[in-house]
Amino acid sequence: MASAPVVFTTLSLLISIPIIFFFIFTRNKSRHSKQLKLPPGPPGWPIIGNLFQVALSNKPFIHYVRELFPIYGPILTLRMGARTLIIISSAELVHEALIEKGQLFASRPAENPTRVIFSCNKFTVNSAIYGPEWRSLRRNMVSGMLSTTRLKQFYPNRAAAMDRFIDRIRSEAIANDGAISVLRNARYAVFCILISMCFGVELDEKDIIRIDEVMKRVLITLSPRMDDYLPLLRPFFSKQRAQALNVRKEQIETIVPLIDERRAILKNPADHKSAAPFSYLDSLLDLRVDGRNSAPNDTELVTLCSEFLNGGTDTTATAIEWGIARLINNPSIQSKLYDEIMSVAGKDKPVSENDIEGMVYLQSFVKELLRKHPPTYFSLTHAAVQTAKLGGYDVPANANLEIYLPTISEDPRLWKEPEEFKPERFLPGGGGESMDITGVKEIKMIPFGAGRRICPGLGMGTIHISLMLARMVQAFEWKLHPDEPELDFGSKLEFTVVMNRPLLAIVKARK
Ligand code: HEM
Repeated sequence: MASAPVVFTTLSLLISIPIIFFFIFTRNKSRHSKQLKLPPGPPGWPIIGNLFQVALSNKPFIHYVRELFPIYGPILTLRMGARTLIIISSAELVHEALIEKGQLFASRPAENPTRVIFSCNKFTVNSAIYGPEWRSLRRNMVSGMLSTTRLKQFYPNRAAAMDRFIDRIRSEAIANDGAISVLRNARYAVFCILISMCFGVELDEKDIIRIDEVMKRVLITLSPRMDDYLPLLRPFFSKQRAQALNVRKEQIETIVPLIDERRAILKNPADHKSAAPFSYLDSLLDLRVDGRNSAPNDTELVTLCSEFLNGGTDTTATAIEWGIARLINNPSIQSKLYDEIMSVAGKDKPVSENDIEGMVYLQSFVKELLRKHPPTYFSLTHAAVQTAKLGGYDVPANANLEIYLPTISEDPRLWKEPEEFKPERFLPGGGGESMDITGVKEIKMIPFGAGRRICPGLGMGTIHISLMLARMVQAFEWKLHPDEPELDFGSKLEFTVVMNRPLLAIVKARK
């Protein structure tokens, strides 16, 4: 049993902490609100802000937020404990933030302690604050692996990975009366390609699945927790912190052997004829980052390689799942795509990346896919480099600027019949043919973000989606599995925006 002094101390702490925080909060609030004009938003409580409203609404965060736009307009504030979220949802505001005032809003906010561990204190392209370190890392990622030249050089490996992907679907279909889990297969195929691009080695299935499982555990560990919003609660989350450290250890122990293997290959390339001639990791080994004296150490390499693997896996695989669902739902679109494949590549030669460049219907289909089903609801969180004006309101430097993507690509002011899935809108004469997916000319849909922090994997992601879909349709006819109820185009968040019900398809090999 606890002694009286302990009970007394605990009681007085319980009573005094909220009082102290109430005074700090009201002092801070009055000081800040005198100076800053924040966007409107639902009234919150002292200290916790809107945190409990969101939690008690029993709705996914995204649904809660969506219902606020009609009430507060396209720019609003939510206070989640210690964090202030400013959420924007219109093309005009995104253009102002990411293009007109691109430099001002190009940074990233402070991270919670778990993220700091996994990002090696913001030493990644996606988390680095806007400045020389970010510029060096990003420039290297693009020139090291994502530039058009580099992508072309890696084509033979990608084509071989596509052959394995199609073979895998074929054998799974034979073993299961034609049934195929689309997301699982697409995810595995993309992950294999990214592993070989990242480390320049081909691994067997067992190792790939092991690495993938560790990566998934990392993503789960990075999901937000209550103490990220209320640091006051950190002492109650020591078990989760210990678990996070264990996952980090596991991640390091899994990736460092791959880094060592690559080092050995580079020392004696003649002994490793099957290894790729270059990899993303090669570009990192001796990287000189502005403002640092030494090349990245092993734990930093683990972080940078993991970013490469994570950035392109779920985003691309999700798009494939939605794409196949749309083809199943609309057999005439599937036929048009198949006809184009036949006329450009034919039946016997696998569709190549060169073929894709001439396939206008496929390109229109992929654009419509990314318009209707952007793989993420929100862009990565932005932050202002200093307190800045947006839409006539103030955005404090320490606030999270969240950019909600679907309302832009569903905006009836920008799109005719936005709710319809119509690849034709991107064909010549369809009205959307001049759409600029980078958002520089105008913001109409930005599945890859826009401005300085736009996704550097835009080119590679688009190639992977196009090539995989083309190869899948060239080899098989896709239908919904007869045991499945009707297709449900509802979505939910699982790292990316996936289908409410994982797509189970049935394939028939084309003759
Ligand atoms: C369909 C595929 C993909 C989609 C839809 C997608 C989407 C996005 C989005 C919305 C952002 C945030 C942009 C912003 O902050 O404004 C982003 C950033 C990023 N993406 Fe992608 N992405 C895809 C594929 C990839 C691939 C293949 C890679 C690399 C292997 C990659 C690496 C990154 C990185 C490093 C960033 C951070 C950029 C920065 O902060 O400067 N992504 N992506």
